[in-house]
Amino acid sequence: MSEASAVRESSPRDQSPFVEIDRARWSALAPATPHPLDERELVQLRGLGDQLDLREVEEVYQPLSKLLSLYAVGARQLHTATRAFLGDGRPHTPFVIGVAGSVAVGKSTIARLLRELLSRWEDTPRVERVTTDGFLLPTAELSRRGILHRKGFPESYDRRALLRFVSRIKAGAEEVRAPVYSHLTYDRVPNAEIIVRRPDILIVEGLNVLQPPGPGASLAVSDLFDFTIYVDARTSDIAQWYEDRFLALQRGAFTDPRSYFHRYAALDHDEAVRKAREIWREINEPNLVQNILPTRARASLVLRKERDHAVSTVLLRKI
Ligand SMILES: Nc1ncnc2c1ncn2[C@@H]1O[C@H](COP(=O)(O)OP(=O)(O)O)[C@@H](O)[C@H]1O
Ligand SMILES: CC(C)(COP(=O)(O)O)[C@@H](O)C(=O)NCCC(=O)O
Repeated sequence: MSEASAVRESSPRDQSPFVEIDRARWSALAPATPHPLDERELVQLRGLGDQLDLREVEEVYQPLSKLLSLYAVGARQLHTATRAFLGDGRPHTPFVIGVAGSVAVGKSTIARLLRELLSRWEDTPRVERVTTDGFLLPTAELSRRGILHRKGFPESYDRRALLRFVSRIKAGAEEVRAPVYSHLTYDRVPNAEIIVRRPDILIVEGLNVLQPPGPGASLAVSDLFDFTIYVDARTSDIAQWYEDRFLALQRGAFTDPRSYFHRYAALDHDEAVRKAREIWREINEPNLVQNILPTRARASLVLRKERDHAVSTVLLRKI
């Protein structure tokens, strides 16, 4: 194997669609992607994820943002060549990246970080991020359908509206609107929307973005993405992260009387741990096992995290 290569050579018997790049080899790419962040900006990024390790940013996410930027620029060049060939005058559409994985695996942290990093590469300055929670059916509708306890499962989303949203982005619409979800009220925010105006890159983050088409549908959002990332970790580690985050929220956001979970604010430590484990066991773990994990092999890239959130392996689809 060549010293310069980050990629493990596949054996002739290797049937995997992915090349596997271990942490040491991946982080060896970092010096070749000098970060466009200064020290102060790098420290500010820490605000994005409570304990986000700056070494992790430099060694893992910086090279990843460069790779994504390469794909986005490559797609744009392909579009330009195709346009010249067809004599089509329309401009290229945003490069759309999907970020999938379990509740509490770190999707939001990674998506926010990638947004910051990608926007600093000169070819992709305009990067927007949307989360699919805005497309959850309103709480009243979930109750009416008797599926309030299945929040986050594929059927709890307005999948048609999400598909329409991404379709319009990929059709090159000037302005596309998405609904907004509040974790405080645990419901869609009335009269609020996000407006997306033809960014260079759009990151769409959500539990189910890699799902194949549902019953009776011929297309899913995953068919419209240009690149997809699956954030992967051991289920027992994710359960622990969920519990830790629940306890942090219990001491913070749940104390707000407007919070849907305000009733949990008064629980003592042991009761809160029991509650977090119950929600994990009854909602989020079954959703991970039944719906989310089976979509992992559909991703363009898989980030495998260890207990301390450090990425140990990157799997990249062979090209
Ligand atoms: N790379 C990371 N380093 C350290 N902590 C992280 C990292 N990614 C996520 N976390 C923590 O793990 C928890 C879950 O992350 P979050 O991004 O909220 O997950 P999701 O959006 O998948 O539900 C949060 O408490 C977050 O601060
Ligand atoms: C809002 C979510 C469904 C995540 O939505 P996403 O943005 O991934 O579409 C999830 O964070 C959630 O609230 N799940 C319900 C069970 C729980 O409270 O953990």
